[in-house]
Amino acid sequence: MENREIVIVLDFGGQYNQLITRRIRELNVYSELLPFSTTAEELKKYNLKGIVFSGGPNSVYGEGAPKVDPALFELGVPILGICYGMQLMAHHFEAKVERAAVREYGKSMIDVATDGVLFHEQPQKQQVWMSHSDKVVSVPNGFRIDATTETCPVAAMSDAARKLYAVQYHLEVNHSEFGQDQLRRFLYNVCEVSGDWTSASFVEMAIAKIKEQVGDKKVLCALSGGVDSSVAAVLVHRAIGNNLTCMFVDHGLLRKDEAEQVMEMFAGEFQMNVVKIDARERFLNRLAGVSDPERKRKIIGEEFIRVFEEESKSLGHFDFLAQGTLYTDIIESGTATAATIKSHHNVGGLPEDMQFQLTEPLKELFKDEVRAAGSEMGIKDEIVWRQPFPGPGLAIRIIGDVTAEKLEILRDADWVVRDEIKRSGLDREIWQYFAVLPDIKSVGVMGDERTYAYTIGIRAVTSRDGMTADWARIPYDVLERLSTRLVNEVGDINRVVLDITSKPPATIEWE
Ligand SMILES: Nc1ncnc2c1ncn2[C@@H]1O[C@H](COP(=O)(O)OP(=O)(O)OP(=O)(O)O)[C@@H](O)[C@H]1O
Ligand SMILES: O=c1[nH]c(=O)c2[nH+]cn([C@@H]3O[C@H](COP(=O)(O)O)[C@@H](O)[C@H]3O)c2[nH]1
Ligand SMILES: NC(=O)CC[C@H](N)C(=O)O
Ligand SMILES: [Mg+2]
Repeated sequence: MENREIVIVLDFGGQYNQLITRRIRELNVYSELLPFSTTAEELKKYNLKGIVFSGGPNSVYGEGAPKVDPALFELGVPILGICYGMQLMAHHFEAKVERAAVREYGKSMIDVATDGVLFHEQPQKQQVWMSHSDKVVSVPNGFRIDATTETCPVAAMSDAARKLYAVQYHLEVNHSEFGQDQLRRFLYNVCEVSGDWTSASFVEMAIAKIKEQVGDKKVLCALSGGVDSSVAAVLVHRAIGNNLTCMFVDHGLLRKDEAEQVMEMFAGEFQMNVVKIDARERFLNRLAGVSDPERKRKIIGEEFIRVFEEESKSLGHFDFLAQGTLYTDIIESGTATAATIKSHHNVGGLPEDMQFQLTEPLKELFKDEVRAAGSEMGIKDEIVWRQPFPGPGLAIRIIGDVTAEKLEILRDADWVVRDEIKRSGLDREIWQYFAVLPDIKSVGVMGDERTYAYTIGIRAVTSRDGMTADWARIPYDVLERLSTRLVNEVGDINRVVLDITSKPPATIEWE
């Protein structure tokens, strides 16, 4: 599969860059994001079918504005410039780019030349999503104008002979009505891809890669019973069979009955080699008195690895640790260009002196792509469509320090939220739904007595991949039942609140 077709997206720091790669993959072409400084030489190892220049916050005429290796234009590979990418292309070929008198943010209407390669059979007037304050004033030699807006003389341009295409707007976002069709035309009509990227080819490629990486060595898989590690475990199992041992850690931060259910499913039903480790005491001891979210995450990340190291000794020698790490976990933990939002326990939380080498077959994927791969391998819906549950578990849903008492309250509350959402038939519609225990006590009155008890927050979001999310519009009658049940069925609760923030600005988890 090393011959797999690829379209590289070069990263100029725009907000939608990962979205471009996944839109390309949705069109059955493999795509990865690389730094803008990647050279033509470095791209030679790929079966490169096309390059996309992403958007970005800089102005091409500004000092220190990011530029590409000029040799990229000599590769003869089609290039698509988006926003900053278009301005960069224009600037490279010595056309004028300047600050626009009228900026365009949000919805805009373009007028397209329908004989343009990207615009065939589309309406002449289309809605697109703009986000720019610079504009290309005139096109470089050899280019033609493919679209304009009232204030933007060049909203799209191309040089078909050199296979260079560019759009000022963001064709990757849903608000650009025909954006996906334009991308499809770029891939299939200009780059002439065959479309060899499917869930089936991913599975095949991932298995081949694991075989190549680990050979006949033994792999320990960190299995949580969640979507990602289940899919990862099945992939590794297909690659190396009995050289795989799965380890499930009960760190005391799990949901009600979770440990029993996971063991029943994987050891019982799937007949996989799974060991359960009871590490409740050691995690709780290490978390005692810790209230800073990043500290909690780092402690948990480290403790997971220590448990794997110590507990695997009696099972043989393991060179590799398999984890269900996703692209989202990596980007949020921070990279050279992206800020650290939170250290996911399995990425930013790993100790530096870890003994294992990692094998992470899903690390370039988003959640919905992992689900598709899982279904492709015949993993049942019950697992593939489970709601995500973070590795640090209930610890990052308790604001402030974690105690056995708070864990018990939150575990009961979480169970009520899950049960009620399921009974209401909303469990597939809502991406993630859970209870949070903020460090707040307030006054109430119950049975004519004054109470001073905890507040429970309900967090429920819709999302496709966890990168962005909206708060779920749970019907009032369901909320009413939730509120009543939480107060009646969970001890030490006298108040229930609903979190109505999207991501961004909030994140899904509270810590
Ligand atoms: N209790 C656990 N025991 C062993 N490994 C775990 C545990 N919790 C998390 N991990 C490891 O950390 C990785 C990241 O956790 P994460 O919650 O993102 O994924 P997941 O649990 O597999 O899937 P989901 O996102 O659906 O919950 C997992 O894929 C798994 O490898
Ligand atoms: O395995 C994990 N380890 C972590 O440290 C972690 N932090 C957040 N999450 C999950 O990631 C998704 C995005 O969450 P946030 O919006 O809170 O960053 C949501 O689905 C979260 O539940 C984690 N998963
Ligand atoms: N979104 C972008 O790529 C913006 C490009 C450039 N900074 C502009 O304002 O026009
Ligand atoms: Mg999980």
